[in-house]
Amino acid sequence: MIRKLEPMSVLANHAFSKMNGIGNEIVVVDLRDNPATVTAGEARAVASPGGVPYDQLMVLQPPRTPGTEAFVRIYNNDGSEANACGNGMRCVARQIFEATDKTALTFETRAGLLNCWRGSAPGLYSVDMGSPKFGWKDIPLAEEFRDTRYIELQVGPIDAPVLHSPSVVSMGNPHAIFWVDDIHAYDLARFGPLLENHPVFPERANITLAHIVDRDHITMRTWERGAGLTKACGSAACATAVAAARLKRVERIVHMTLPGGSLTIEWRERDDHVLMTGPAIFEYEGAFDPALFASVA
Ligand SMILES: N[C@H](CCC[C@H](N)C(=O)O)C(=O)O
Repeated sequence: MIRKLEPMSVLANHAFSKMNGIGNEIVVVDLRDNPATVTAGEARAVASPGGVPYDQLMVLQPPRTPGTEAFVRIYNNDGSEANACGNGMRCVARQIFEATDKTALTFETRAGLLNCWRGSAPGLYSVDMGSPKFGWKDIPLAEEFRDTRYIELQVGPIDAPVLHSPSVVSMGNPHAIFWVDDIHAYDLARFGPLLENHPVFPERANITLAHIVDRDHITMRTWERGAGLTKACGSAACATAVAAARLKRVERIVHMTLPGGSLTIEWRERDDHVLMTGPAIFEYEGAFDPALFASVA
């Protein structure tokens, strides 16, 4: 009898850490000693029932650039890859800080090099998320918008739109922010997927509802591209703080309240970089059940 040998996933029996960044569900896998790439199918299998449900899977790969700890691949739970994940980077940073005596770390992602350091108080971690981009081609948008502080986009009846005129920003990934008085007054689970997949966003977009409380404080919630409603999205918090500062409605250091907790965002004047500070929580560790990957290509 000829037995067909199924290719074994690199993740089968591999260790993982389940963590969260203010409720953003993060799984961290350390593949720094293995050049194998996790496929979209494997990433979806991890997120499946019986697996380890997550919003983002952070996979540490061997470093590509001298001086960096790892090249980090970021998967959404639909298997798509994201260039940036603020909450996930704090979790990755915490994991490496705890295993070493380093006080600052540099990681590489598809959005470039990111520096991380321990925050100003125990349990807090900071990530330099780089510079925001506002050009329509950088976000990207499907057509030219000269001013991305507000773009023409709406959902609902044409003469009485439910949501309209978002600000758009790239924080390495595309974000649209709708300014509202009450972030809970809208069915984001219904409007999120429509807006995420709107033709104006050729690479889809993360969709945020934000309320500016005062010049130092914003409340927000996000429908994430590739992951749906989450308790927190760090890059969306950066995008929202920057978009509000660009409208001159907040200061350059803003306190952000998300459903899962709080972040402090600073849009630094001297180099245009966006710094995000918040906690990273370790929940448990385990090893992936090989059965999860039995029928995955
Ligand atoms: N939760 C993440 C964002 C993931 C981004 C992802 N949904 C995408 O752009 O595809 C964060 O803390 O920044």
